Amino acid sequence: MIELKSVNKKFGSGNASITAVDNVNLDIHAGEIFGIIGYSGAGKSTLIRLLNGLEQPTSGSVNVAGHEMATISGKALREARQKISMVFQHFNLLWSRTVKENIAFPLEIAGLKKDERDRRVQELIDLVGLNGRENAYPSQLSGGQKQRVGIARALANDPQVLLCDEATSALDPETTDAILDLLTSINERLGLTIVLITHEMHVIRKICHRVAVMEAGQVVEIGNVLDVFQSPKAPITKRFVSQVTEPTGTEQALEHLKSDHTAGTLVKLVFVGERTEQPVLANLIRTFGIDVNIVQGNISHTKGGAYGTLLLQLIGDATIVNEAIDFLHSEGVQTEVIDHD
Ligand SMILES: Nc1ncnc2c1ncn2[C@@H]1O[C@H](COP(=O)(O)OP(=O)(O)OP(=O)(O)O)[C@@H](O)[C@H]1O
Repeated sequence: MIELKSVNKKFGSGNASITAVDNVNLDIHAGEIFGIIGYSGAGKSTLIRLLNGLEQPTSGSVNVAGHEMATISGKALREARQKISMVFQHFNLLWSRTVKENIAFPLEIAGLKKDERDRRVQELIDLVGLNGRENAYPSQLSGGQKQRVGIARALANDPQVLLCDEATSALDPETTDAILDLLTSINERLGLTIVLITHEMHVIRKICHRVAVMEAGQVVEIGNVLDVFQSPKAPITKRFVSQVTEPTGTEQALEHLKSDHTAGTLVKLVFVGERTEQPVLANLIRTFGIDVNIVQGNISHTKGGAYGTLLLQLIGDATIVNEAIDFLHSEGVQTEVIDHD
């Protein structure tokens, strides 16, 4: 659905030039929710603007739904853009128009007759759950309701691709989750391809199938969300993953744990997907006869399944503890020794 080949985007020239997007290759499939995560300045906004033709690449090719965005202009670009819609962080609504009139706006531009427009607006209001708020003005709406209008307006002309630019960054956590649920249900019901950019791993974890991590204009890591959670490779990816998998202050907590749990061996287990750690732990205790204390644990749910970590204190004869750790490895549980007594 979307194919980027060796895409570069530079701003300015000579010594003052900035490479905002640096040799990016991406293949985004039809019907998937694809997340692009990075810190401020990583090049996410520039990349998304290349996807809807608001920026032209310095070199490389950007193909979206069969349109070569790097080379088209005028009428062809306007037509292509009707199939590539965008949802914005700050909603970008028309403040003098009601909910209904905001959603009708792109339909007016597309030249739909009034009765067709009214019918389509009603469908969209039902789809995004704004019934009863049709005649309200944006200033009378909550942030979540404003974003629902933004999403309805973006869907008005039946796009093939929906681009979301930090669509939930201005919302509180509960409203964020409600909007992410709405995007998931739209993806499932309409089969729409969604590309979203964010700096929050929570957003990636909750709704994306795959993720690309950007740093200094480059895609430094790409993969299925669950795989990336399970074994992040780039240091920046590890930082993003720890945003959601490790409770705040984990580093300090670990230091405390090391000094508090002087007896035994502290190990961190990582478990993924449907396989739960429970039978493995029960077996471990039964087979090796060692004491196992659960020190800390958490679990995250991604679109591809569950992912969790468990911190255990193993107490017993050192040789047997080592055998127990080997057993965990042999059972396919990722195990890391944090501290020995
Ligand atoms: N029009 C422009 N002219 C000059 N430099 C630009 C322009 N747009 C972006 N840049 C620069 O390109 C780099 C990438 O910016 P970009 O906005 O794409 O990053 P981002 O990851 O979206 O960050 P943010 O979330 O802060 O917008 C930055 O160094 C930025 O200053």
